[in-house]
Amino acid sequence: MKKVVLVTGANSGIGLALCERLLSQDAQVQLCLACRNMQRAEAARQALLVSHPQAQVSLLHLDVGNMHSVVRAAEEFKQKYNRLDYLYLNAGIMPNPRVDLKAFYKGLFSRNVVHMFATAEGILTQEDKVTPIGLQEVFATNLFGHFLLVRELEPLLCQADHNSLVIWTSSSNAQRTAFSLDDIQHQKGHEPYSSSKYASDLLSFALNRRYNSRGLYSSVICPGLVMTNLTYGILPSFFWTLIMPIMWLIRIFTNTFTLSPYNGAEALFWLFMQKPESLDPMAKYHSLTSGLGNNYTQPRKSELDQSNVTEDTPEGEEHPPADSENKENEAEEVKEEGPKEMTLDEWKAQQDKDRAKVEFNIRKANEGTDWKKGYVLHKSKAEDASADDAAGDHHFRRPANDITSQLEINFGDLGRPGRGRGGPRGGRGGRGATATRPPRERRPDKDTPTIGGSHEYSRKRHPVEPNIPGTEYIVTPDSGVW
Ligand SMILES: NC(=O)C1=CN([C@@H]2O[C@H](COP(=O)(O)OP(=O)(O)OC[C@H]3O[C@@H](n4cnc5c(N)ncnc54)[C@H](OP(=O)(O)O)[C@@H]3O)[C@@H](O)[C@H]2O)C=CC1
Ligand SMILES: CC(C)CCC[C@@H](C)[C@H]1CC[C@H]2C3=C(CC[C@]12C)[C@@]1(C)CCC(=O)[C@@H](C)[C@@H]1CC3
Repeated sequence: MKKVVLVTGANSGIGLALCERLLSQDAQVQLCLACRNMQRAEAARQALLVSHPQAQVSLLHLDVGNMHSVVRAAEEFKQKYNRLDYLYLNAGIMPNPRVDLKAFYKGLFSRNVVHMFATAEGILTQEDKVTPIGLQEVFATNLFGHFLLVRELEPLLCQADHNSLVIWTSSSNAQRTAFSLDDIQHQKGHEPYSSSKYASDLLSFALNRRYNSRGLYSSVICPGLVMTNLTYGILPSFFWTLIMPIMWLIRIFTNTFTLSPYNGAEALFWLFMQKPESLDPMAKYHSLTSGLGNNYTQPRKSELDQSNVTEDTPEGEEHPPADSENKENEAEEVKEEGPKEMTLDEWKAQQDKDRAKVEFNIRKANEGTDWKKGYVLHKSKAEDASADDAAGDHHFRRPANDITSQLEINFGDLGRPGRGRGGPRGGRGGRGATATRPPRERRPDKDTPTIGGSHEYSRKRHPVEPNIPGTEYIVTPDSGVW
C-alpha cells in the first residue's frame, strides 16, 4: 500500500528538506505539499521532481493560520485521498524576533552557556499580532490551525487497518515558563513562539491520550538550530554565513546546531521509519548533528515535566542516523546538555521512583475552571457524541508536576461528511503495542450524519459552557483547550 504523507509548510526550509528525504527513501510515497503560497509550492514541487521525476507530488492550498482555509483544505484532501499515514505539522512562524543582547552577553559568561545556545531560553522575544478572527497569529499558525487540521482529517487518520502518525515540528525553545493557562494565547507576553511550541507539546500528549486507541499517534520533534527563512528573520543571512565557522565550533559543544535543513529534518525522517505505536508519547525527538557532522535522532524528556531535574546529564537513548551515510555517532557529544535536560531513560527511572507522588497529583480537569471566560474558535452543528477520553487515561502516567491535569481538552466529535470513519476493519496484526501505549481498541462509530458546509466561525468571542453539544473548539483561559 502506498503511504500518503501530508506536510504543512513544505515549500521551504525543513519541510522541503523532509519531502526530499522522504522521496529518496520511498519512491512510492504519495506526497502532498500543503502551502499558503501556490507559486512557492509549485516551485518546491518542480524542485522535487527534478531529483525524483517519477514522484507523486500534489499541492494543497492551506493557510494554516486561517481556520476557513484549514477546513477547505481538509475537505479537498479528503476528496482526493482515502488514507493518511503521516501528517507533518511543520509550518511555523516567529514574527519580528529580537535577541536580547544584554541577556545573550550575560549568558555567554554563565555556566548555562551551552543551554542558552541550544534553547535560546531568555534571550529571544517576538512581537505578535491579531488575525482577522481575533486570534493571536503565532498561536493560530503554530497551533490552532494544525489542531483543526487534525480534527478535520480525523476520518483518514483513524482507520481500522493501519496506524497513523501526526508529527509536530516543535522546538527546544518550548518553555513551560512561557506558557500560562491564564493567558492561553500568550497575548500579554513577548515569547509567543516559545509558548505556542510548548502548547503543541501539551496538545500532542493530549492527542495521544485521546486517540491512541483509534490508531492515531502523535509525536513532537525539535530540528535544532537550522538556517532557514525563520532564522534569517532573526539575523540576516549574510551574517549567519559570516559566523558559520563559529557555529561549527559551537557544534562541538552542542549537537543541536544541526544548521542545514537536511540535518534538521533528521528526526522527522526518522519518525517516518518507525512504527507509530512504538514511540514514547512523552518524548521529544531531537535532530542532532555531531561535531563531525553525523546526524542522529535522540528522544529526550519533554518540557512537559521539568520536575526532578538533576544537574548531570548523561547520555540518553540515542538512535542511529536515519540515512545510511552516517554510520557512527560519538559518545562524548551528548555531554553538552544544559542544566534542564534529562535523558529519557534517566527520566523514566526517576518517574518510576516518584510514581506515588504522581498519582497524588492527578486532579479533575474541570476543577476550579471558569468556563465563562472561554470563547469558541469553531462551531459546528454536529452533536457532541460523548467525547469521553477517560478510557485511555490510565495508560498515560502523568508527570509529577503535571500541567496536563489542568487542561480540559474538548474533543467534541465533528460531524463527518460522506466517507465516515473506518474502512475495512480488523486484520492488522503483527504490531504489538509497547508498554507506554494503550492497546488499540475499536470504538463504536460515533459519527453523526453529514454536515457538509455547515461549519461556522465565530468572529466574536462567545462565552461558552463546557461540552455544549455542537460546540467544537473551545478555548478557556483557565481550563485549556478546544
Ligand atoms: N529553523 C530553526 O532553527 C527551527 C525551526 N523550527 C520549526 O520548524 C518549522 C519549519 O520552519 P523552518 O523550515 O525553519 O522555516 P521556514 O520559514 O523555511 O519554513 C516555514 C514554512 O511554514 C510555512 N508557513 C508559515 N506560515 C504559514 C501559514 N500561515 N500557512 C501555511 N504555511 C505557512 C512557510 O511558508 P511561506 O514560505 O509561505 O512563508 C514555510 O514553508 C517551524 O515550525 C519552526 O518553528 C523549530 C526549531 C528550530
Ligand atoms: C555567535 C552566535 C552564534 C550568535 C547567535 C546568537 C543567537 C541569535 C542564537 C543563539 C541560540 C539560537 C537559537 C535560535 C535562534 C538564534 C539563536 C537565538 C532558535 C530560537 C531558533 C528557533 C528555535 O526553535 C530554536 C530551537 C533555536 C534555539 C537556538
